[in-house]
Amino acid sequence: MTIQSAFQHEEKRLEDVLSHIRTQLRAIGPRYTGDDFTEQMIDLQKEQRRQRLEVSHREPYFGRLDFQEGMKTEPTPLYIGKAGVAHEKTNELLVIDWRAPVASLFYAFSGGEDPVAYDSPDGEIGGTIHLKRNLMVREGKLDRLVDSYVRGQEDESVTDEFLLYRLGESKDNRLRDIVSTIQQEQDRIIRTEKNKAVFIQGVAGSGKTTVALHRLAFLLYQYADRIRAERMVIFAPNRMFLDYISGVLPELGVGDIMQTTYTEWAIEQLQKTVQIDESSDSLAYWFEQPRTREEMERAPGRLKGSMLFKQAVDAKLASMEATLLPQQPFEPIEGMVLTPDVIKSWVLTDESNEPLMKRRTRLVSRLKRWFESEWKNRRMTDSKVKTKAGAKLNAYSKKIPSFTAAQLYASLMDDESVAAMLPADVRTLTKKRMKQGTAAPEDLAPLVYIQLRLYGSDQPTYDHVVIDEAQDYSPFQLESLRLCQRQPSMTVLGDLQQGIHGYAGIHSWIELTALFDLDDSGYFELDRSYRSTMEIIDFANQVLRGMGDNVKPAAPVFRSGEPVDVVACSETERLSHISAAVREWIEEGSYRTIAILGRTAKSCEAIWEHLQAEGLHASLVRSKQEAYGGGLTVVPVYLAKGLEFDAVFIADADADQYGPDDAKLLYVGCTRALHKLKLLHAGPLTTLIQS
Ligand SMILES: Nc1ncnc2c1ncn2[C@@H]1O[C@H](COP(=O)(O)OP(=O)(O)OP(=O)(O)O)[C@@H](O)[C@H]1O
Repeated sequence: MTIQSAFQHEEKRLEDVLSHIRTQLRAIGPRYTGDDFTEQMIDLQKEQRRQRLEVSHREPYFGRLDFQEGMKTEPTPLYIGKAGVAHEKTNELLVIDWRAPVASLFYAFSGGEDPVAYDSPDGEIGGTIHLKRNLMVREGKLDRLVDSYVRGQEDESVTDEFLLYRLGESKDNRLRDIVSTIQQEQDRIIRTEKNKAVFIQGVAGSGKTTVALHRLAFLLYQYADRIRAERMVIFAPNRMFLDYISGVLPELGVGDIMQTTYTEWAIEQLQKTVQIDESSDSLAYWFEQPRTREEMERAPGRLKGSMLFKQAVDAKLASMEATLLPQQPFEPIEGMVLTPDVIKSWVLTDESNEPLMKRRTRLVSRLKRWFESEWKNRRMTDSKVKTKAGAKLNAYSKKIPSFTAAQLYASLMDDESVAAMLPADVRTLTKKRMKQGTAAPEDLAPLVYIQLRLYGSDQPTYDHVVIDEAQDYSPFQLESLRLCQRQPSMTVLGDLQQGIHGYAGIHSWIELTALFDLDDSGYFELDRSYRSTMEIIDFANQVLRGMGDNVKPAAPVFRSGEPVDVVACSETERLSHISAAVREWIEEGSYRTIAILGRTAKSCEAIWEHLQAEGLHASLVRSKQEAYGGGLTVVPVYLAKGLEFDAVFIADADADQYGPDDAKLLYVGCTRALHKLKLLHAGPLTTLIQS
């Protein structure tokens, strides 16, 4: 079949499927507007179905796989789309959902005539592939058709033409779905079983964030009867990043997943009894002036986030638990005695993993009940005696310790084990903050952990937790999240090579993976970078080498672009040079998103002011930014992590801005670019780049 006739054939088939979708849309009928609750629920479901069908009507499918199953004599064409569509009368599947087991063949197939197989609910199903076809449908029209494999043709390997076409497109201000081009190594992660803590180390641009979001959509499909979107949660580094990724899940037909930052979540868990101490702004401290590696190692965040520190917290909780058991008998009225042994037997028969303060409350109630029943059994009636006994009961109950999380944490600062770990000034400051109802970011994990152990949570446990940029998490943070799950079901992703928050985050994955049994966890690496051109990746890999020998360079997809420019100018020319280059890029019209990355917030402000004065409209990103608008953006390099832009201009690649310890920061900056990267320096060029 020629390409033309294949195109015509697919156009006809497309029209046929679209007409089925239209029929089904018409059958849904008008919306219900009455008050009947049952009818409203039915209407809600119909509305969701309508929305799914409308999405399908714009782009019903993106791929076709001709699969010849087992003993069958002919291959069956399977059309794969974002949502399944069945024939309204026969129920025959016109489009298969990308998450269905058979669709895994589409992603896993890498060419060749060898038999293939997929896991179905009824066991493994084998067969052979005859055709793999990518189809690009836009607004119901077939735009493009690429056969990446045709059985019997001499070139048996699946080509990346379609992927390259998608990667070459320019980007707007939102991350988007990749269902049509998910790669084999990504698909494996997406389809990993639910009850695992899956760790993903991936180079910049390898699709970690995207893969994690697709994994959520997969889990909701695969375990529809066991997990709910409302009980899933995504942790991201800041609100702007959440805004940037917010489009992917709705595109995949998934809604209602909670998206938050660790800080926001922790403050909620602590029922807003604690606020962040604004003077502890760690971004300003760590990024606005040079800091050494040694300073990072000794940072309170590393110490308070460690498992050693957690041991100290656990020891404190254990000693507090021991004092829950009164040592003295309770004797509200002479001769009416409750011995410590009886009280102990009550406490020990309680569920031992129940939060400590809940056990305390239960114990106090039981003391009250015991007294009331003794009072009754002894047929006592004197109200004066009763009032006196009541006062004794109160006094006795008060001796059973009761703490808030902040009080217990403050008292922990006086423990010997903690004194050996933390410098005196850090301990004093921590105590002061606890008194004021404030905390530094590194105090949140221990505080939440203590809170959950003391009081538990009134929220349901999480079915699945996603942690993006997990290299910036401490083991203690992960532990605090683990307390919110019945069994581990997590996707934890990050890149150590982008670990610019090393003053708080991990330095090796083992710090996090060691928290889980081997059977409960999985570890994957993604080495291919899909974001940037080969030239940009080669350049960034050179910066990477500045981190030492133990680095993993990213492997590029074969997508060639323009060379990376490294340009020198005088200090007085710097700003005018930036505005001239950016104006040129804008006039060229090839880039939808352009970022100017400065080393500090202060330098970004100066650049932004200059652009405004030059009549170039740009947005300036600050540390508490809620949204990312696309277009031309000026952003401190440390806030650009996780984002991407068609073109990136690094405004200050000077040696005094990026010292030998700043390789991770510069690497983050360079790897934000998809198609174009330019670096400017006024003084000597940073030694992280070999000129
Ligand atoms: N299989 C794929 N097909 C098409 N595009 C892809 C694929 N995988 C990743 N991409 C694209 O690569 C870019 C990087 O993806 P993403 O931001 O998820 O990577 P990341 O590993 O989280 O990056 P970083 O760590 O640098 O923030 C995005 O534009 C994404 O759409």
